[in-house]
Amino acid sequence: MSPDTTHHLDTTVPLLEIHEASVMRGERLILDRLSLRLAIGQHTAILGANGSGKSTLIRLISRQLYPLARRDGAPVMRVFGRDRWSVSELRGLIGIVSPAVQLDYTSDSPLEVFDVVVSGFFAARGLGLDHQVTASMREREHQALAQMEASQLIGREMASLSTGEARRVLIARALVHRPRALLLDEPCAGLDPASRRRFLESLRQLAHHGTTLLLVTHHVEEILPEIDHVLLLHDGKVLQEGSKNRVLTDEALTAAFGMPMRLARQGEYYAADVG
Ligand SMILES: Nc1ncnc2c1ncn2[C@@H]1O[C@H](COP(=O)(O)OP(=O)(O)OP(=O)(O)O)[C@@H](O)[C@H]1O
Repeated sequence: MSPDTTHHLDTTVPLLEIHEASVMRGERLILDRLSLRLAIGQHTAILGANGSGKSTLIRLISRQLYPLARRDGAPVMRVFGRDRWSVSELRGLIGIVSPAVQLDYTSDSPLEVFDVVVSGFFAARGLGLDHQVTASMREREHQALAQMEASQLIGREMASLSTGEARRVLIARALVHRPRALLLDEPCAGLDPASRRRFLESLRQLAHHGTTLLLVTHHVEEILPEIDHVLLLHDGKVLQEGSKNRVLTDEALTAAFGMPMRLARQGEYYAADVG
């Protein structure tokens, strides 16, 4: 995206505002009048069981799916108060990293880490002959990789990386734009408990340095101390929303996951068990 676009952002309005979004997939209503308001710096977790509509919500935000038009004609989604953005402008404002993106980068054709990250500037999967990489792009890329503690991976092929390493690289790719927000879908999928904690600590650093985090997950364990706002999604609807101390209870998790759940505090984090 061009620097001009971010220049004219109205940062007094919410970074993301979804107002009564209903989304159909096939014949089914998958999101049912879902509303969400995300202010700058309001780190948020969207927690829900399999099939609750999380991926559909992400696809709505990334404009891969469209909501039903509202009767009153009002826009369903606004980013910084505006409803009309090109997909590439949006990508520069809200970086998205999901398992689907990761699969795309780690399977088949060989791609080298540095090329993958810098290609973020061109919204391309890798570098092409027509991509002019400038010195400032390279500098920004080094910063983004350092932010994700992934500088040592330069030179490696994506397909050779562990799940956690590849995810760090893809977040660095999203960070080259200095997005205002990062939307992370199942950020810890495939990570062992120690890698998960190290990875979450890197995300905490991003949160401290001005990136608003929106985490979409099944796991309360991934709710970082910096995240205070939690939205529980159930069957395409918001079951509860508010500060985590209020929303995260045995009763609410039991309702969200459809099975008795017990919640425990673990220092600044949470854990949950069935039973
Ligand atoms: N193309 C489709 N046609 C019909 N139903 C669909 C389609 N895609 C998804 N669904 C249904 O929509 C519901 C929500 O799916 P979605 O993938 O958004 O959930 P999710 O919360 O991301 O689940 P998971 O955690 O398992 O990835 C599910 O019941 C799913 O079967």
